[in-house]
Amino acid sequence: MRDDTRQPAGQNREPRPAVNSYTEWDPLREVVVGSLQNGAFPGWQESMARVVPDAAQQVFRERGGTPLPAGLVKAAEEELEGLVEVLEDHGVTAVRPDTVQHQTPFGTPSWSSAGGLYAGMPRDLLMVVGDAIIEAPMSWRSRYHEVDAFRSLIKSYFRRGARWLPAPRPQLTDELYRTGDAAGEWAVTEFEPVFDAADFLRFGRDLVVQRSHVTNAFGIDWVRRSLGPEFRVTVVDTDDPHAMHIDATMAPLAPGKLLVHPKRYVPHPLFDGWEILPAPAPTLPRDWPMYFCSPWVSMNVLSLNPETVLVERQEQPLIDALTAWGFRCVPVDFRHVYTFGGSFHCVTLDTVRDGGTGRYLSWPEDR
Ligand SMILES: NC(=[NH2+])NCCC[C@H](N)C(=O)O
Repeated sequence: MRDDTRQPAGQNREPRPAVNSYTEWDPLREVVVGSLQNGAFPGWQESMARVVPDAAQQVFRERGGTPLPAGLVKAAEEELEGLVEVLEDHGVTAVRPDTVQHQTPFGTPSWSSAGGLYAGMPRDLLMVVGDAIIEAPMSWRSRYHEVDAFRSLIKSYFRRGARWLPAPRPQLTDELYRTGDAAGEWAVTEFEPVFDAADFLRFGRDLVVQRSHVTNAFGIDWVRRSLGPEFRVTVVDTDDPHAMHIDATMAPLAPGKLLVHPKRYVPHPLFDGWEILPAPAPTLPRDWPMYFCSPWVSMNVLSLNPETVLVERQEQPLIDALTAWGFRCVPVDFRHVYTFGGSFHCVTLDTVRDGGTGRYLSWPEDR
């Protein structure tokens, strides 16, 4: 007799949770991919001088709130579309933010900004820890409304069971910023909690974070206490005078495998027993337009699973090094996206990966 209760493969599995992501490398199922539509040169603040490349600072001062160059945006948008296709070819669902206007000036009773920025880098703004989406209190005034483009997605994830944790709305008054050349000091004070989500990396029950010109100790404390005792948040030293976002300094690609920037990475005992691979130098031509970051976003790769990474097609030395290290590299054109401040890890937010709160880092009590 035929067995009519038999179901096609997969249908008797547990329903997939709306949001579930604990690491940077577990098998990827769903991801948000940013968009540069209607992006603007950000309104300028003196505290940005610590991180914005010298060549771009004058442009920002003069053109805050005006559209990003259309030709460069078009080339980058095509690459983002290409990324979406590659993800879908690998069985990963890609979702996009709403198209909103970033070129409109705005302000609060205490300050105003010539405009916003873009919805290009969800990694900077949002952090998924397990079943929770955290909205970061970003310290650049121009990024104050950046979350708006992602709110439909967040509400939809919330309705489907995710937890939604917006950090306290920052005031971003002058007390938050240290201006001038106070060498060795951070651009943000401890006036109130601020952080960018991209200063954190996730390793199961551990999160690793760097202090930076956009992330203060108060912000890190807020994350630590909001996540509670199930997670451990450890501040690691990095050697980057322009520190803003840890994901061009350290990139965990699999349990025990850490890709690092050859100079910025500072060894930490949590990585005892891990293999550390210093990334080869980027291949980007010196005259490539770079408004927000260094060419080291070459190492800002995205893991599809612990064996497979997306790498920029022209970063052959990196592709060779990762292949020799045992990874399968999927080449994707992405240099025009670099221009706007990041690569695959920056422009994405993985909302669903397999796996849970594993223990991957080297704690004495776990050894
Ligand atoms: N999530 C990001 N936007 N990361 C980009 C980090 C780039 C890094 N600050 C650099 O200039 O090399």
